[in-house]
Amino acid sequence: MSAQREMKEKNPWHTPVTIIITVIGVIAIVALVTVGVLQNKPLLQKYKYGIVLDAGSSHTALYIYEWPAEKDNNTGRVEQIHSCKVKGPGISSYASTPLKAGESLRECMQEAEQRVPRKRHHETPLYLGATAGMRLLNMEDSAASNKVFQAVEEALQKFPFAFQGARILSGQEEGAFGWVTVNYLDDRLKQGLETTGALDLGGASTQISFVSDNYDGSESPDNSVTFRLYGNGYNLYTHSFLCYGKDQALRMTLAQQTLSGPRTIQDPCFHAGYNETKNYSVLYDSPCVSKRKPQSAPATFIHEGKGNFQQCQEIIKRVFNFTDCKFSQCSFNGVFQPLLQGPFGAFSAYYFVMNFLNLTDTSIPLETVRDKLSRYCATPWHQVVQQHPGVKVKYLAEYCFSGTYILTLLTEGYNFTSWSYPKIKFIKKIKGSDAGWTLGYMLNLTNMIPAEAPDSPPLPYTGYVSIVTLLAVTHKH
Ligand SMILES: Nc1ncnc2c1ncn2[C@@H]1O[C@H](COP(=O)(O)OP(=O)(O)O)[C@@H](O)[C@H]1O
Ligand SMILES: [Ca+2]
Repeated sequence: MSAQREMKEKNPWHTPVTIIITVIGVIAIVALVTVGVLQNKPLLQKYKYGIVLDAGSSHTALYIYEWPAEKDNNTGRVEQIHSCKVKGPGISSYASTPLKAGESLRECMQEAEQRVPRKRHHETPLYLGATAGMRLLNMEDSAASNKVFQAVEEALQKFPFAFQGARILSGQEEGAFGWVTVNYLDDRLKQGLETTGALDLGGASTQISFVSDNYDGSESPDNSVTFRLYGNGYNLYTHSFLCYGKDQALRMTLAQQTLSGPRTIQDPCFHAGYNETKNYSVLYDSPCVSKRKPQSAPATFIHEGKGNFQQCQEIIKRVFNFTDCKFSQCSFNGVFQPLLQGPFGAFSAYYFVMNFLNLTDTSIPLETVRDKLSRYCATPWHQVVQQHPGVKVKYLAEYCFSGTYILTLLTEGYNFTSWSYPKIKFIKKIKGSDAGWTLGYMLNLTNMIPAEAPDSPPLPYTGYVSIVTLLAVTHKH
């Protein structure tokens, strides 16, 4: 007993000095943890942002992307949080009033200012990429296209974001970034899974991009893009057909029917009862058709529909050239295409049109799809208008043509068969983000997809704090 008491009396815990040291120690730990948290200030501002404007031939759309600030290099973490459709036509339509192209973007840009937290504005990259509409304007009148870009850049610089410039994407870039977007959102890149091909249908051009195992890119270097992403190498086949977007394809199909400059044409791709007076000069005002303008034509022609799918498909086929091919195999117009492979995602106008026609389900046999479209095309125009009161008449008039064009492009152009057609999925969004080139473009320009696989996942926030605490405690003892 006495020995025990002696020990208790000598216990150093009971001296005032050790109490003070302990108190100081505790304060030191608290201070260390606080400093640790405060020095990781970005952790409190959890997200970063990026903005891309897609200046398409028919319209411009703005997309805002968001990702966790600490995980820039992690796949599948960038998400679209907002999109805004710019009112009015695409920027290439403002060739004669360039300032208005800039002004048209203001409303969506103001929305972006509201959506991105103010503290992040100055570090948020802002890109504008223009596609086939501006490619065509640039071919036709490069001075006008430069003025449009100048006006658009001046307008965008007025906003507080980190503006990174406005430019025309090449067809390869448009195709390749669409493919990156689809595969990034599907989480296929990081995991090294089989990739999905991308089919993009615009108004003025259309893109096809896919990986074909038995193709190394050597037969047609213009059509190949190589990537190293997360430690995996990809050899992508891609091609963009200028003038084969659905609006320009319609022009080419109409041009073909008006070569002799007639007063009236009976168009199988439009519904019976459809009857509109159109301007020859407007129809031929595009590099896709300008060379074919009839020598002597009246100012206008009457565009009448007769609603015949078979005949429509016949005249659409004539805008494709299937004869000249200097490669082992071609899609059309002498363009090389390797053997189709893998699943495909078809987006943009592919989706809008097939969704309107209730034909997004590709498990429906191709023959049945043709029958359904044939019946739709045969529906009289007044009935079509009655059945779809909410749909824009311009779009409504063109769905028979557009649907027929899509089937012709896929089967005759790219060589999809009844066997491979079910491998196509008509999609608008993947996990909340729109399918299209914009996300892939931003991921590339911000270096957000590393060439090599990341070594190990970064420590989560709570893990970091507990390690700081642990270090502080062990240090004291
Ligand atoms: N609801 C819709 N129904 C039918 N077509 C649509 C709809 N919304 C957009 N589109 C069409 O989608 C196409 C989009 O092309 P766009 O991206 O502007 O051109 P490009 O990619 O060739 O520069 C246009 O043909 C446009 O008319
Ligand atoms: Ca587009």
